[in-house]
Amino acid sequence: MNEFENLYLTIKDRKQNPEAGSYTAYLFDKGLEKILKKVGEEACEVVIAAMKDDKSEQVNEVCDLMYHLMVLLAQLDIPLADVCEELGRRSAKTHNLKAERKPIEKL
Ligand SMILES: N=c1c2ncn([C@@H]3O[C@H](COP(=O)(O)OP(=O)(O)OP(=O)(O)O)[C@@H](O)[C@H]3O)c2ncn1[C@@H]1O[C@H](COP(=O)(O)O)[C@@H](O)[C@H]1O
Repeated sequence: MNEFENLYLTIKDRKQNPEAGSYTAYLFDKGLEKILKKVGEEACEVVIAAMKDDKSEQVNEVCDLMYHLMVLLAQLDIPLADVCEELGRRSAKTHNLKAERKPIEKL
Protein backbone atom coordinates (compact mmCIF):
# COMPACT_ATOMS: atom_id res chain seq x y z
CA MET A 1 0.00 0.00 0.00
CA ASN A 2 1.43 3.42 -0.90
CA GLU A 3 1.32 6.63 1.16
CA PHE A 4 -1.72 7.98 -0.70
CA GLU A 5 -3.76 4.80 -0.08
CA ASN A 6 -2.65 4.72 3.53
CA LEU A 7 -3.61 8.36 4.11
CA TYR A 8 -6.96 7.90 2.35
CA LEU A 9 -7.79 4.90 4.55
CA THR A 10 -7.00 6.97 7.67
CA ILE A 11 -9.13 9.86 6.38
CA LYS A 12 -12.08 7.53 5.69
CA ASP A 13 -11.66 6.03 9.15
CA ARG A 14 -11.75 9.53 10.73
CA LYS A 15 -15.01 10.15 8.83
CA GLN A 16 -16.59 6.94 10.12
CA ASN A 17 -15.04 7.04 13.61
CA PRO A 18 -14.39 10.68 14.56
CA GLU A 19 -11.60 11.05 17.12
CA ALA A 20 -11.32 13.95 19.57
CA GLY A 21 -8.47 16.26 18.54
CA SER A 22 -8.38 15.00 14.95
CA TYR A 23 -8.18 17.85 12.41
CA THR A 24 -9.68 15.51 9.79
CA ALA A 25 -12.67 14.76 12.01
CA TYR A 26 -13.01 18.53 12.59
CA LEU A 27 -13.19 19.11 8.81
CA PHE A 28 -15.88 16.43 8.34
CA ASP A 29 -17.80 17.91 11.27
CA LYS A 30 -17.71 21.36 9.60
CA GLY A 31 -18.81 19.88 6.27
CA LEU A 32 -18.44 20.41 2.53
CA GLU A 33 -18.29 24.23 2.53
CA LYS A 34 -15.36 24.28 4.98
CA ILE A 35 -13.54 21.52 3.06
CA LEU A 36 -13.97 23.40 -0.23
CA LYS A 37 -12.67 26.58 1.40
CA LYS A 38 -9.58 24.72 2.61
CA VAL A 39 -8.97 23.17 -0.84
CA GLY A 40 -9.12 26.67 -2.36
CA GLU A 41 -6.79 28.13 0.28
CA GLU A 42 -4.28 25.32 -0.04
CA ALA A 43 -4.29 25.57 -3.85
CA CYS A 44 -3.46 29.29 -3.54
CA GLU A 45 -0.66 28.45 -1.10
CA VAL A 46 0.80 26.00 -3.64
CA VAL A 47 0.77 28.76 -6.29
CA ILE A 48 2.48 31.23 -3.93
CA ALA A 49 5.10 28.64 -2.87
CA ALA A 50 5.82 27.77 -6.51
CA MET A 51 6.91 31.37 -7.07
CA LYS A 52 9.51 31.13 -4.27
CA ASP A 53 12.84 29.35 -4.45
CA ASP A 54 12.15 26.90 -1.61
CA LYS A 55 11.62 23.26 -2.61
CA SER A 56 10.85 22.20 0.95
CA GLU A 57 8.04 24.77 1.26
CA GLN A 58 6.72 23.74 -2.18
CA VAL A 59 6.60 20.06 -1.18
CA ASN A 60 4.90 20.96 2.13
CA GLU A 61 2.24 23.03 0.40
CA VAL A 62 1.59 20.32 -2.21
CA CYS A 63 1.17 17.79 0.64
CA ASP A 64 -1.35 20.10 2.36
CA LEU A 65 -3.30 20.42 -0.90
CA MET A 66 -3.25 16.67 -1.59
CA TYR A 67 -4.41 15.91 1.95
CA HIS A 68 -7.32 18.36 1.64
CA LEU A 69 -8.21 16.98 -1.81
CA MET A 70 -8.38 13.50 -0.28
CA VAL A 71 -10.63 14.82 2.49
CA LEU A 72 -12.85 16.23 -0.27
CA LEU A 73 -12.92 12.87 -2.09
CA ALA A 74 -13.93 11.12 1.14
CA GLN A 75 -16.59 13.77 1.84
CA LEU A 76 -18.02 13.12 -1.66
CA ASP A 77 -17.77 9.31 -1.17
CA ILE A 78 -15.45 8.98 -4.17
CA PRO A 79 -13.04 6.05 -3.79
CA LEU A 80 -9.38 6.90 -4.39
CA ALA A 81 -9.40 3.92 -6.76
CA ASP A 82 -11.81 5.83 -9.06
CA VAL A 83 -9.24 8.60 -9.47
CA CYS A 84 -6.44 6.07 -10.08
CA GLU A 85 -8.58 4.20 -12.63
CA GLU A 86 -9.35 7.41 -14.51
CA LEU A 87 -5.66 8.36 -14.57
CA GLY A 88 -4.91 4.83 -15.80
CA ARG A 89 -7.51 5.16 -18.57
CA ARG A 90 -6.01 8.48 -19.68
CA SER A 91 -2.52 7.05 -19.64
CA ALA A 92 -3.59 3.96 -21.63
CA LYS A 93 -5.38 6.19 -24.12
CA THR A 94 -2.26 8.33 -24.56
CA HIS A 95 -0.04 5.29 -25.03
CA ASN A 96 -2.49 3.65 -27.47
CA LEU A 97 -2.69 6.85 -29.47
CA LYS A 98 1.10 7.02 -29.59
CA ALA A 99 1.28 3.35 -30.66
CA GLU A 100 -1.30 4.00 -33.37
CA ARG A 101 0.54 7.11 -34.56
CA LYS A 102 3.96 5.46 -34.80
CA PRO A 103 3.48 3.55 -38.05
CA ILE A 104 2.05 6.70 -39.66
CA GLU A 105 5.04 8.75 -38.49
CA LYS A 106 7.40 6.12 -39.92
CA LEU A 107 5.88 6.39 -43.42
N1 LIG B 1 -1.74 14.90 6.14
C1 LIG B 1 -2.38 15.53 7.01
C2 LIG B 1 -2.42 16.97 6.99
N2 LIG B 1 -1.90 17.87 6.15
C3 LIG B 1 -2.28 19.05 6.62
N3 LIG B 1 -3.01 18.92 7.75
C4 LIG B 1 -3.58 19.97 8.60
O1 LIG B 1 -4.11 20.96 7.77
C5 LIG B 1 -4.09 22.19 8.50
C6 LIG B 1 -3.67 23.25 7.52
O2 LIG B 1 -3.19 24.36 8.20
P1 LIG B 1 -3.93 25.75 8.16
O3 LIG B 1 -3.07 26.69 8.95
O4 LIG B 1 -4.27 26.10 6.75
O5 LIG B 1 -5.29 25.45 8.87
P2 LIG B 1 -5.68 25.70 10.40
O6 LIG B 1 -5.55 27.14 10.72
O7 LIG B 1 -4.95 24.73 11.29
O8 LIG B 1 -7.20 25.26 10.33
P3 LIG B 1 -8.48 26.12 9.93
O9 LIG B 1 -8.79 27.00 11.11
O10 LIG B 1 -8.15 26.89 8.68
O11 LIG B 1 -9.53 25.11 9.69
C7 LIG B 1 -3.13 22.02 9.70
O12 LIG B 1 -3.90 21.98 10.89
C8 LIG B 1 -2.50 20.67 9.42
O13 LIG B 1 -2.25 19.93 10.59
C9 LIG B 1 -3.15 17.62 8.00
N4 LIG B 1 -3.80 16.96 9.00
C10 LIG B 1 -3.75 15.62 9.00
N5 LIG B 1 -3.03 14.89 8.07
C11 LIG B 1 -2.98 13.42 8.14
O14 LIG B 1 -4.29 12.93 8.32
C12 LIG B 1 -4.27 11.74 9.10
C13 LIG B 1 -5.24 11.90 10.25
O15 LIG B 1 -4.78 12.92 11.12
P4 LIG B 1 -5.73 13.58 12.24
O16 LIG B 1 -6.80 14.29 11.55
O17 LIG B 1 -4.81 14.50 12.99
O18 LIG B 1 -6.25 12.45 13.06
C14 LIG B 1 -2.81 11.56 9.59
O19 LIG B 1 -2.21 10.62 8.73
C15 LIG B 1 -2.21 12.93 9.38
O20 LIG B 1 -0.84 12.86 9.12
